[in-house]
Amino acid sequence: MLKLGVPSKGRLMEKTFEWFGARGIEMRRAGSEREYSGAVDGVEGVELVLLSAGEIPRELAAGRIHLGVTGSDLVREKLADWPEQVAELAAMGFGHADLIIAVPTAWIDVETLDDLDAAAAAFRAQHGFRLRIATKYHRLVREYLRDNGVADYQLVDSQGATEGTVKNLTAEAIADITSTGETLRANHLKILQAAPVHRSQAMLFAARAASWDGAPLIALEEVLAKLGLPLPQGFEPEA
Ligand SMILES: Nc1ncnc2c1ncn2[C@@H]1O[C@H](COP(=O)(O)OP(=O)(O)OP(=O)(O)O)[C@@H](O)[C@H]1O
Ligand SMILES: O=P(O)(O)OC[C@H]1O[C@H](OP(=O)(O)OP(=O)(O)O)[C@H](O)[C@@H]1O
Repeated sequence: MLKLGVPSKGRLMEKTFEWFGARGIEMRRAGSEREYSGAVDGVEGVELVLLSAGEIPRELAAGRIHLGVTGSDLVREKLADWPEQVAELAAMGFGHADLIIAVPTAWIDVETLDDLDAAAAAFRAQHGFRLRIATKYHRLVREYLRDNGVADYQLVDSQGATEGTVKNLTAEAIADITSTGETLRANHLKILQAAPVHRSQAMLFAARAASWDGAPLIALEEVLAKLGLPLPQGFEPEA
């Protein structure tokens, strides 16, 4: 069987079911709402595996699922060399969100990354420790700040409710996903005037490490035909 990993809850799950459904591939949960497996109608030989969106990158990298739907942000954050691990088959057009850096609205002289760098240096001189940026996107934020010449900061880990860390005095700034901006506004934070760290959306990925020989590859070809997509490079059957 070809194993297809999809998010197990929320909007991402619903939109994924709709997206495949609109293309002739119907997904349904097996048994109860709480059972994390499912069936697929419209193509042969595909098994549904419901997983946390955050775990799908790792499951793809390990080859435990053949295909997976998750945010492009999560794949880039969790897999250092992601293009070696997965192929991007399709951008799905939902789950849009920007990974951004935000500072307190009250910091009127901090608008750009250069301002942040200056504020970070001043912060360290004044407080004797580095300005703290709370995030769960350590890899992406570190690369972005390095590329943009911001040096005097430290990342502090925040796995949720990240916008609250500034009020709670565990960080001075944050890096998190935003779509409407409401959570930032409610927490008196403003986005720095700079390109986002990453523009994310839900994508369909294929695992390079999965075992594709035989039935899974035949199922993949059938899925791709329904989706109107070509076979990605590196997935051709062995001659
Ligand atoms: N407000 C938002 N609007 C749009 N997309 C969002 C928003 N928040 C998160 N996302 C996207 O949804 C995806 C899943 O995020 P989330 O952090 O909720 O997953 P998760 O924590 O792994 O889920 P789980 O709680 O099952 O572990 C990410 O790709 C993220 O970019
Ligand atoms: O710009 P907005 O529309 O306000 O959305 C942004 C919020 O959505 C996400 O949180 P989520 O609900 O996934 O919870 P978590 O980050 O606390 O896990 C994100 O982490 C922000 O907190």
